[in-house]
Amino acid sequence: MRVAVIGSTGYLGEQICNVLSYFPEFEVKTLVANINREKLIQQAQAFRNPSIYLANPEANFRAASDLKESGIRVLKNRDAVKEILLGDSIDGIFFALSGIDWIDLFYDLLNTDKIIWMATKEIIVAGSELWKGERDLSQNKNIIALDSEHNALHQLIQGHNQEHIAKIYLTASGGAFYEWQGDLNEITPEMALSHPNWKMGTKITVDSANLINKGLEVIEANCLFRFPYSQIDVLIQRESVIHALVERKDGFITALLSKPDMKSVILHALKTERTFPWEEYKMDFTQLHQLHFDYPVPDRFQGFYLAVKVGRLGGGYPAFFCGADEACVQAFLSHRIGFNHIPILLEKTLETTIAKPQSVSDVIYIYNQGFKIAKDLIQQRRSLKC
Ligand SMILES: NC(=O)C1=CN([C@@H]2O[C@H](COP(=O)(O)OP(=O)(O)OC[C@H]3O[C@@H](n4cnc5c(N)ncnc54)[C@H](OP(=O)(O)O)[C@@H]3O)[C@@H](O)[C@H]2O)C=CC1
Ligand SMILES: CC(=O)[C@@H](O)[C@H](O)COP(=O)(O)O
Ligand SMILES: [Mn+2]
Repeated sequence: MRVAVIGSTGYLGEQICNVLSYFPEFEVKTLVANINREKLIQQAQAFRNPSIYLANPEANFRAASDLKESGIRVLKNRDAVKEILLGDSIDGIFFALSGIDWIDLFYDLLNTDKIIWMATKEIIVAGSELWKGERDLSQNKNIIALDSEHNALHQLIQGHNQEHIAKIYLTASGGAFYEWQGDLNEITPEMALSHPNWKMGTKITVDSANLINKGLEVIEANCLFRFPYSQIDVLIQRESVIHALVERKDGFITALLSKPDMKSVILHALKTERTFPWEEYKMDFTQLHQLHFDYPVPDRFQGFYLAVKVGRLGGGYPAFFCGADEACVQAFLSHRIGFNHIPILLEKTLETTIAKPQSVSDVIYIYNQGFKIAKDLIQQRRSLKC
């Protein structure tokens, strides 16, 4: 199978490349990143010279001059990337970038029978109104969820009659501050970036720390599977050993357990016939003395409830929220706002009236609108010194 990886240089993208490197039946033909030219070139050299592209124009230009006569083709622009990824030489695409860039490609791919390995929840969430309106993603057999909880849910739901399911549960680690007793205002980016169980990029790690990641995942579950919000619940599972649970109407509950490591999720998602004896993924039950559960606590995690509210509102709200959240996380990471300001600012941005998107370009417009309104509010806060 000939594949492309978008976001190959990120935490998840690197793990995807690592797993793929063990399976010669997967031929990596194209790698796409944003700005990390050196890592992308290294990856291309390790994979027998796939074509590459960097979304940052200067980085792409420099890669092209670095790689003259190297055998590695640097694609000139987005159209060239789209032409290759939508054309006959690629059978499957991994979406492992952060943000909603390439949402147009995702939309076009839904009309093909290529496999879409989907980790980029921002794309699913921001465009949820379009996907829900025009097609049922759960019926779209070519999407394989890479988000760990959704991949687990997919495994648990298979073979079940949906009529017999009472509830599905996504689990949440609770993030870095579940037991934090101090003032949320004291939380620094460095503290927020230390996730208890998973190694991930900065945006998703901050979203995990305030549970906004889980709110986005509720919207993602509503979009990927045919469950209404009333049937989707969230449980804190501190160890991230249980990834999802399915509760049947007869009271039985099935759960999916594995060590918190995305490589096993990626391996499963490849659906290859070959097994791989990776001893490191074996669960050692003697080390697993206790599993801790809880429900998200409203006053600590307003961001989570705000995200779920946005999902229920639908229309342009999820796209707007994703854009506003991106701006808030950027501002927090660059010490311009406190950790506790993120949900407060997000709530304020949602006072805006937001149109319902009719197309992918509407979704991008609304996402940018959310980003800008949040950015302006952050700026106003600074000039008012409050
Ligand atoms: N990490 C994980 O375990 C999990 C991640 N996810 C989701 O997967 C996505 C990636 O997460 P993660 O790997 O942690 O994030 P990282 O920040 O580590 O990586 C982001 C990747 O996206 C690339 N990128 C950014 N903008 C663009 C663009 N415009 N075009 C192409 N590539 C771009 C970056 O390139 P560059 O390096 O050049 O900047 C980098 O390769 C997110 O949506 C996240 O929510 C979901 C479940 C688990
Ligand atoms: C690995 C993965 O799927 C992440 O989305 C993870 O869920 C983040 O951890 P939290 O449970 O803390 O949000
Ligand atoms: Mn997840």
